[in-house]
Amino acid sequence: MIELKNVTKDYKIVKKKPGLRGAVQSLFSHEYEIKTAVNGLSFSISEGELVGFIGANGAGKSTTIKMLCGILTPSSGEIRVNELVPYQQRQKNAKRIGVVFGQRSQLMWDIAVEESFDLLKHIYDIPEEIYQQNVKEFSEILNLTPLLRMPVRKLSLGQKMRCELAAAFLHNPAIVYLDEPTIGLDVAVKRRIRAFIREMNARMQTTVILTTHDMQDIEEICKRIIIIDDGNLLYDGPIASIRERFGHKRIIQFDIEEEQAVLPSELAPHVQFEFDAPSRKVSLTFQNEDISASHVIGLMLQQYRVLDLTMQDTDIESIVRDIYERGV
Ligand SMILES: Nc1ncnc2c1ncn2[C@@H]1O[C@H](COP(=O)(O)OP(=O)(O)OP(=O)(O)O)[C@@H](O)[C@H]1O
Repeated sequence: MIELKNVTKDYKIVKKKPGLRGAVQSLFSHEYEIKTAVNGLSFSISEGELVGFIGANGAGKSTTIKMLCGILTPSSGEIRVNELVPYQQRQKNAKRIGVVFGQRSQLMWDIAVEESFDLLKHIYDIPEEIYQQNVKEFSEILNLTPLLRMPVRKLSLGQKMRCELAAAFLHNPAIVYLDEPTIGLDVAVKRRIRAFIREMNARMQTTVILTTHDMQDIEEICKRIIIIDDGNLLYDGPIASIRERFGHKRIIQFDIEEEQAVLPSELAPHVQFEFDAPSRKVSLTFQNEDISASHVIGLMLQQYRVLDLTMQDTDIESIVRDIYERGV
């Protein structure tokens, strides 16, 4: 359904010289530098997959999505989406996809939401029956009924995003690209949006590519994640495996009776130590492969009167942060 083979995208940027004079010179300069935003990226996505497409700021996510939508042409490599080459068959491709891009809106600012929906019905040639059914069902799931008559400019961020999502799915697209669909929203709205995306996927087999910095979105919606860094593929696989492969960090917290605490010397090379005197909590952080949890606990029990202990595995968010910072 989506196939990228060795795709690279270079941006040609006018070389900037420092200072005001430099800025003016740059206006007439023909010196360029090349920024490789996507660097030999390959992956394929099948119908009905829910894929989290993530990476640090500037990793190349938007550039990749824009190439998949046909807005940008790759510098090299091959892209196929629904058997089409998106940048060559841009309009045909656009009819089969839905998009929610953070800053861009499909809805007209000054007219009522339902009028924008009606406009989309004509743009996408949505048969009346399907249109009516979708508006009704989406309104129920996303609680849109009170909003349909309101102009978009009067909607709150969460209300607007719910309408944007409905607009993106209105023509039953085969693929939907979502860029940060829950950013800045409260927990209840986030939950509703995530439920809607899952529901659409289950009902229509819609393929969803989700770009987000919110790991909760990823955990609740996606089964697979693709992580890119500096235009390169870092990880592509099931979300469940990322913890097995990279989640080696452990944190054990001990409640102790003593008012003072130091790290047992035997643990020093491998373990990061923190002590919060007022609560008498010792927190030890280490990598599984360096030392075993039972060894750490045994040594602490020898040295301190331990009242309680809790052990945490690292959450996906910390694992991903580590991957962004250190690579795989
Ligand atoms: N039109 C452009 N001209 C020149 N460089 C660009 C252009 N668009 C993006 N870039 C550069 O390409 C790289 C990738 O940018 P891109 O917007 O694809 O990243 P991103 O992963 O979507 O980041 P973010 O999470 O911040 O949205 C960045 O270094 C960015 O500065």
